[in-house]
Amino acid sequence: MSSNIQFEVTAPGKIILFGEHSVVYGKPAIACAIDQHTTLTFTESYCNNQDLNTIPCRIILPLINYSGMLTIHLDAKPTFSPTTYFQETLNKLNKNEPFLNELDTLSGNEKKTLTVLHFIFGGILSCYMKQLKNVSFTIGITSVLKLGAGTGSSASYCVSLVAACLAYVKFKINSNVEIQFDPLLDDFHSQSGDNLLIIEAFTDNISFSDGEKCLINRWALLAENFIHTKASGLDNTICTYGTMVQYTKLNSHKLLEAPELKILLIYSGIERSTGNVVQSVRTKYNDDTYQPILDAIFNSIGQIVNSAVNAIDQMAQNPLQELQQISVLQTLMDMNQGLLMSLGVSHETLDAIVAILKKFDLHAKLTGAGMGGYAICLVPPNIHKSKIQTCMQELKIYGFESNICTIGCPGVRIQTK
Ligand SMILES: Nc1ncnc2c1ncn2[C@@H]1O[C@H](COP(=O)(O)OP(=O)(O)O)[C@@H](O)[C@H]1O
Ligand SMILES: C[C@@](O)(CCOP(=O)(O)O)CC(=O)O
Repeated sequence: MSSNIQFEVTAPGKIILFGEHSVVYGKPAIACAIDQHTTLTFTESYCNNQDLNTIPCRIILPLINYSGMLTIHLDAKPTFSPTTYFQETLNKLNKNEPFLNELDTLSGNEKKTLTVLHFIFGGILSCYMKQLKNVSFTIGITSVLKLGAGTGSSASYCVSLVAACLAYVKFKINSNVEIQFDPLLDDFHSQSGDNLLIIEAFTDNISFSDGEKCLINRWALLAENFIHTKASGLDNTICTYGTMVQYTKLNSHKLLEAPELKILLIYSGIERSTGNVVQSVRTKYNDDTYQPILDAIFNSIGQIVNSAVNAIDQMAQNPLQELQQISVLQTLMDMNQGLLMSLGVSHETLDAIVAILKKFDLHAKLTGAGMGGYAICLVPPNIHKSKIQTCMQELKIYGFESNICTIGCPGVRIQTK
């Protein structure tokens, strides 16, 4: 067995600076990529599999204690549609119908996580390669991101898988051949551009074009919908594009020109499921008694996001105003946390973290779905090192781990070994 294509993909995690939950209801949010990543290692091997429609894969996912074989099944229908494929896979998963031998024997989270992987590799390869003979893959995925804590581990996982699969296609196709597909055949692709999207072979420049990033983002959103009941698309967008993004559901995204900022990430120690928290807000929203109140809260959070975008723009245009604008962002953080508390998505430990930071004149809020997970705190550039260290020690005394990260980092990237 000789090894052939081999590469590594990294996708950042993210924090939501402002606007979680209200983004699900159509309001804007601001998210930033952080310097903590998911790393996927892809290795192609030749094997004796003559079947054009299946690819044996070794999958290693240490974070969920999974290591095993998974056969990727290609679906070479000429009119293959990702949205139909998604719906069919979702129905089988939800109804617990027999699906694939290796997946059927798995339970709960493992099954979902591996179904996502199969969905992405099966779907993308069915679209762009159709058939593959005598190859097998080894896919290993590790991450420094904690799972289920609000730093976008699932989006980072989905984006790295889609990017790896697309990268494989780009390595595999002959250098002078461009693969074109007809959007008229496929509602999914017709959304990704008004014309044909061309996937070009990798040559010297091992990176993704804007059209390919758009494609990565769309596939990752479909995949995210297996993990979260109804993802807004914010997480996969920031993990794909990186930097700082102002995002509105169904209304694309705008990259913000952000100064380099540091935040303190504080882990509450409480695990939660994004899907469940989003559902708890939805249940309240569906109750006529609360709906107008929730609408007002979402509108206010939308205003907070607009003011924050303004402060960030001012900072980018006039660095001398940085401290003044950071102070505005800190006030907006307090306001956003108050509104998230009133939605019922904070947690007593998150409230305790916010109170500890307040003793050091620092301002914090939960990030992501809430009810546990992480809190974030802006670290002003002029803060004395010893003050932030004392604050981190105090958090530790109360049992909260914290670390400083840089926000506004690049999005998904690929590296050859
Ligand atoms: N490195 C990884 N290895 C395996 N599964 C992962 C990995 N990262 C994320 N996942 C998947 O994403 C799920 C976590 O998603 P979620 O609860 O939404 O957390 P987050 O808020 O970090 O996105 C995990 O249960 C698993 O299914
Ligand atoms: C609550 C929400 O706004 C953010 C969830 O973020 P996370 O999955 O906790 O990282 C949901 C969403 O945007 O899909």
